Amino acid sequence: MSLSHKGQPSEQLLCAEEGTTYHCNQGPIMPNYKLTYFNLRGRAEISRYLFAYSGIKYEDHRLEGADWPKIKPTIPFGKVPILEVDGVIIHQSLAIARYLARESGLAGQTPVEQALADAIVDTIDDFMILFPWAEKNQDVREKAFNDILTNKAPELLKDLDAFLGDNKWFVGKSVTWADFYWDVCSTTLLTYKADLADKYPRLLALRDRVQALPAIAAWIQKRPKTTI
Ligand SMILES: N[C@@H](CCC(=O)N[C@@H](CS)C(=O)NCC(=O)O)C(=O)O
Repeated sequence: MSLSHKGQPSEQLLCAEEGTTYHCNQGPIMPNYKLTYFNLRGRAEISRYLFAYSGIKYEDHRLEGADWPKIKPTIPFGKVPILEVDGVIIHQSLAIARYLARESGLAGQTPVEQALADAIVDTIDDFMILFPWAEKNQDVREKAFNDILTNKAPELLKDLDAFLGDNKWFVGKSVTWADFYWDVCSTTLLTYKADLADKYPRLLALRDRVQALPAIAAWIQKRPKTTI
C-alpha cells in the first residue's frame, strides 16, 4: 500500500481542505525531498527504508568520495547524510529518519510508543557508534571490530531479544522505524560476523519480517550493492 501524508492511505484523502493544496485523491502535495549521502547503506539506509515503505518520492543523491573535500565545506555541520526538504537542510541521520517516520506513520502510534521506538533506535545506535568506522589502520580496525562483536554485542542482543519477547514488532502492534533500524544495522553487523545473532532466533525472525514487507523487499532487490 502506498501511504501518503502521515501514513494515511492516499485514497482516504479527499480533494479539498482549506489552506492546503491537494491533488485529487492523492493527499497534499509532497515536499521535494533530496537525500544526500555516500554510495553506502550506512547512516542513510534507515531513511531510504522509510522512503521505500511510504512510497514517498525522493532523490537518492550519492556522492563520489573524491568530490567530498570540495562538498564538505558547503554542507552545514560538514557531515552527511542530509535531507533537503523543499531546500531546507536537515542534518543528523536519526533526526532525518525520525522526521520521515512521523511523516509516514512509522514513529509509533502513541507518545509512549514513539518514545519506546526512539529508545530502541538510540540503543542500537549507541552500539553502532562504538565501531571505529573511519580507522585507516587495518590491524587496529580489525582488532576493535572483533572485540566489539565478540565481547560487547552479546549484551545488546540479549537485551533486544528480551525487549522484543514473543511480539511481532519491537513496539506496539505494527512495524515502526525501530524494526527498520534493527534490520539495517544488523545487516551490516552480520557482514562482519555471520553467526552474530544465531542464539537469538526471534531477532533473526524480526529481520525476516522486515525484509518480507513488499516495499522493503523491492528496495533491497533494487538498491545499489555496497559493502556497508
Ligand atoms: N551523528 C551523525 C554522524 C554523521 C557522520 O559522521 N557522517 C559521516 C559519514 S557516516 C561523514 O559525513 N563523514 C565525512 C566527514 O566527517 O568528513 C549522523 O548520524 O548523521
